[in-house]
This record gives sequence, C-alpha cells and structure tokens, in this order.
Amino acid sequence: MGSCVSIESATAAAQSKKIDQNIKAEQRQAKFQQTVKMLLLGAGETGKSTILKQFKLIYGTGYTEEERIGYKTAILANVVTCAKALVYAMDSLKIPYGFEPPPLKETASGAFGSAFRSHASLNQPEKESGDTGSVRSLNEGKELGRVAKSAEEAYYAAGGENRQSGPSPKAAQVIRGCEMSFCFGIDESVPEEVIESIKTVWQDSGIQYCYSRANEFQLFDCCAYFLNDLDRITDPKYIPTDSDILNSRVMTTTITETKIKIQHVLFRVFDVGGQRTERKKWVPYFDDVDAIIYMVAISSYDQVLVEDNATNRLEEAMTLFSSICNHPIFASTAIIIFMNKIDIFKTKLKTVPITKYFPKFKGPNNVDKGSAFFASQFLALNANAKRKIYVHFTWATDTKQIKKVLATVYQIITSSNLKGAGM
Ligand SMILES: Nc1nc2c(ncn2[C@@H]2O[C@H](COP(=O)(O)OP(=O)(O)OP(=O)(O)O)[C@@H](O)[C@H]2O)c(=O)[nH]1
Ligand SMILES: [Mg+2]
Repeated sequence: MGSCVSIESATAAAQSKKIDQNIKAEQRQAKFQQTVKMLLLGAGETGKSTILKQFKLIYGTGYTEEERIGYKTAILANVVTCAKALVYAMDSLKIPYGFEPPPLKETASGAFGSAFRSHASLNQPEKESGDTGSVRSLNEGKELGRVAKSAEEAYYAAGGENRQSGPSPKAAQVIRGCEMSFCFGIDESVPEEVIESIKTVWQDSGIQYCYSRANEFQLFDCCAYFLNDLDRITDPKYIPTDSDILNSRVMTTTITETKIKIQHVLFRVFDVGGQRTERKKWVPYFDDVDAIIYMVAISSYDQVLVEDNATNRLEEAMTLFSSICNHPIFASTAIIIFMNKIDIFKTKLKTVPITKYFPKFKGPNNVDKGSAFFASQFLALNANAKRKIYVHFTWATDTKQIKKVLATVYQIITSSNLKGAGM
C-alpha cells in the first residue's frame, strides 16, 4: 500500500512537473507571440493608408493581380479629379490658358528662376537645396504677387471664363463636362476624348503655372505622378504597379484592422480616416493601445484643410497631436511621429519660405533646419517631460525608405527600453 502511495505520489509529482513545464512553455509562447495593438492616427491626407500598404508590401504577401486591377478605377478617378481641380482653379485663380509666367527678377541668392516648377521634374525628390528661401522670401513674395497680377490681367484680356479660344480651353470644357460615373465599373475606362483633353491641358503652360500655385486650391499630391504617365496608365492592358498603388489616393471612411506578423509579434494595425468628420469614429478603438504612429504631412505647411479651406494643415496636425499625446488613455502608449512627405517638403522648400506661414521659424529655409523646426514644434506639445516621443522623417511612397523606418519602429515597440522611456 505504502509503495502504491509512493508510486501514485511519484506519478502525481511527475504529472505536476509536466503541467508546470507546460505552463512555462505556454508562458514563453505567450511572450513569444506578443500582440501589439497599433493605431495609425493623423489628419486627412497625411499618408496613414499609404503606410498600411507598405506594411502589406514589406511584411505581407503584396498585391495579387486581381487586387492590382482593382486599383485601376481609383487611379483613373484620381487622374480625372486632378484634371478637374486644375481646370476649375484656372478660373478661380484667374489664369489664362497658354500663360507664360515672366521670369522672376534675380536676387542676390540668384534662386528666383526656379520658382516655377516644371511638371517634368516633379516626380523625383530633388537633391537638398542650400539656404535658399528665407532671405529672398519678402522680395519673392512681391515678385510672385506681380506675376499673379499679370496672369489676372491676361486672363480678362483673353476673355475670362467663357471666351478663351484654342485647343486648351476646348479641352478644359471636355474635362469640366466629364462625368465621374466611369469610376463605378471596373471594366469601364475614361473616354478617349477625356484622356486626350487631359493630355492637352497638362502640356499647357498656364496649367503648369496654376500647378505651381497648388497650395491655393485642393489638389492631390499624386497629380504629377499620374498625369506625367497618362499613356501608360490609360493603356487597356495596364496593371498598376506597387508604386502606382502607393501613390493612389482614396479617402478612408471606414476603420480597418489589418493583422501583420513580424517575427514573433502579431501587429493589429488600425487605419482610420483623418478628416474631421471621420475622427468621431476613433474613440471606440482607444483602449489598450500599445503604439501609435502619428502621421504628419510636413510638406503641408503652406496648405489649408480640405474640410474648411481655411485652417493651416500643420496647425491642425499640431492641435490634434496635442489632444492625442496628452490624452490619459495613451499615458503608457508608445508614440512615434512620422514627419511624412519629406520628398515633397524638400522640393517645396526651394520655392516656399516656411516663415511666410510660420513666422516663428528663423530659417535658413533648408531641409535640416525646416525639419528640425517642425519636429520641435510637435515635441513641445508633449506635457510629460519624462516621456519619450520618437520622430522619423518619412517618404511613405518609397518602400526602400519605409522598410528601414519600420524596422526601427519594430525595435522601439518590442524593445524593453520602452519601459524606461516613460511607458
Ligand atoms: N509624394 C508623396 N506622396 C505621399 C506620401 N505619403 C502619402 N502620399 C500620398 O498622399 C496621398 C494621401 O495619402 P493617404 O495614405 O491616402 O492619406 P491618409 O492619411 O490615409 O488620408 P485619410 O484616409 O483621408 O485620413 C496619397 O496619394 C499618397 O500616395 C509621401 O511621403 N510622398
Ligand atoms: Mg486613409
């Protein structure tokens, strides 16, 4: 009996040891299969959905041919929307078709000649410029005003909205009359006449000058990317590339959750709509958030919101950031700011002085000073001095750059240093 007991207790002990081992293994497994709830937050058009696409491209299986074809409609809709925006802006800004802006008077910096960007150069981020901008801003502002005035005079002399003649005004008429209904059927394409009309106006010097003033109206950032490549994207056999998908613009109106496994961590990534009306939908997703990527379009310093056509986009981004980063519910959430659209920012700095929109900025108007200034403006909004907020300067449509950035983000989120960083 005694031996029986001892055998039983030995068995029980062995079983209990096994259970303990299993529990430990499960615990290890649980630790190993860490889940991270991540929100992509930020105002509208800052690049949240673009980053989500990058997650899928870099860590997922990418896009199938069927999914790619699904983007065709959105891309063609982008093309027509951009063409319409330009054509309407020609009348609101009072620019005649064929307008050739007179060369700007040179300053000591000799940089005026570059004030009007040509569409051919707009797809590529340019090399960092020197200290152009702050010194010339005042004179250049006057010069640009003079050119705008001469455009307006020429506009009225040419017959204004309804009486301009020639191929471009005729093409503009076709674009104005184009219905967006083709957008709803995947197999339908944009009528040939509309495509030809878009090509005609995009070549027009007046439209190009109008494009150089795009901050004065609402125009998608992907405008030049697609309008420079119309032959390719309107080919019946066209299948969107990764880059085309990344550059396409579809406003988010439904919050989505995407699960992405990176090594042993399962990321639950939530992409939200950033425009004001969309933000009402955010709150139910605020519980138990491990990390937030807060997107800022640093290039939007000279633009106003789509929602009210009045508020500076970066001012809005700062107000929103302040409410997010100081919200008690996010007290222990890792916050990483992506100062995005750095490619557009670099190009814009050559012609648009930051001081004109943010007089606090003391220049010089270059990438280093400009990006450091805006980063510091955001970081200063954090009321908890002990908390570390991470900042990255990003180009969301560039997979190579984002791959590196996301690898660093992964390290930040999974590293134990987070605890020491006020989390
Ligand atoms: N050139 C350039 N374009 C970018 C960059 N990031 C995003 N875009 C473009 O900007 C547009 C808006 O990007 P989205 O990702 O749709 O912006 P969002 O934040 O999801 O906008 P909402 O859904 O309205 O909140 C798209 O056409 C993108 O291709 C960037 O770093 N550089
Ligand atoms: Mg979106």
